[in-house]
Amino acid sequence: MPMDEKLVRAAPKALLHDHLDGGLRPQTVLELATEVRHPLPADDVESLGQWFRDAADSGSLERYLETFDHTVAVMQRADQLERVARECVEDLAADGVVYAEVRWAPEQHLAEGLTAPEAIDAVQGGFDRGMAEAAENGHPIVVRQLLTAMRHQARSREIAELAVAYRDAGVAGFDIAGAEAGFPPTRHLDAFEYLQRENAHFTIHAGEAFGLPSIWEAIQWCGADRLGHGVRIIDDIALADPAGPRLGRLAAYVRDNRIPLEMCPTSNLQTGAASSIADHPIGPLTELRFRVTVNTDNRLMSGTSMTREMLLLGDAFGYGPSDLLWFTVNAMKSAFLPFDERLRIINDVIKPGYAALT
Ligand SMILES: O=c1[nH]cnc2c1ncn2[C@@H]1O[C@H](CO)[C@@H](O)[C@H]1O
Ligand SMILES: [Zn+2]
Repeated sequence: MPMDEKLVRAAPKALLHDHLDGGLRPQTVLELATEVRHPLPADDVESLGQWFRDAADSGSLERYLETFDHTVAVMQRADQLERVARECVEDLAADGVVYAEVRWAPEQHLAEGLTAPEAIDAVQGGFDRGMAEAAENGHPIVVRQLLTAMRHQARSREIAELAVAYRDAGVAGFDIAGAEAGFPPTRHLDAFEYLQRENAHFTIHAGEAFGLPSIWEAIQWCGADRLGHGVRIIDDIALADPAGPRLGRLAAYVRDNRIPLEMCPTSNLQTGAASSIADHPIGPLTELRFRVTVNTDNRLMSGTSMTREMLLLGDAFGYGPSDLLWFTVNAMKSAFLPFDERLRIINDVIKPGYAALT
């Protein structure tokens, strides 16, 4: 059954990989920047949205990341963080997302004097308000924070400690992000070992701009629960083998252990990690039954949404509602939420939601 936009939007969706500072509304960037006199590369909503999409469409992760200067600049005060967080929840709920983990790097939001705990509280305040409003509007959604440490900096242990301190106050886990080449995850081994000793959850951006060694380190040295992107795992699979696809040891380990892949198709086209949706490794990885999940990464820079990502995949690979349900249940099974809460969302929200569609 082909999928149209209305159906995909109405279908309950779960999102594990979305950056708070990559999902602002262009209008909000404009308003906040005017207020603090931050110079922007465009001065109306339309051209600013276009600028973000074009500038991020560079084929290089490093250049893609430069666009965040303009969003991070307007997220330095508690009221700004709270607004951006609340609007994020509103936008996700309107897109039919019922569960989301939204990540951001506290260390990037302290330039105007906020402490990291104040920044975390501000984001949580926005999420709480957003969730309450969404429930009132008949679109209930559960949103959790993931705290990110920047891989080129040296604050990962401190951020990991904050993730543990706030684990019962809205923070579900930890992540590292930023330019991948030259900054292997083992640079932050201390943070990951600490999290493991604390029985805490973490994901690592790996196998996006850099290949298999980064995925191998993330899993076998650092103990990542999930992989941010992980697209390059395809390099360990001989797809053209006459006897059928043949998995190398690392790919087999990832599949055997059901390690979740947080795939972000449009973002990967922009950073050059894949050349087209039809050529994106998500196709064969789904066919080989890896634990694939579909994500937005940065809704502003990619001009995207969960609905749009699912529709693009539907067009490229012929996926229908049953595939959408499979991606969604995969994401819920991989969420950093307690098991009973995951089960409740799958059984009480997702399954009935899909049953009502068809
Ligand atoms: O796809 C990505 N790969 C690596 N780093 C990223 C990606 N998207 C965003 N960020 C980085 O994560 C920070 C915290 O949210 C952002 O400021 C950006 O620098
Ligand atoms: Zn990301």
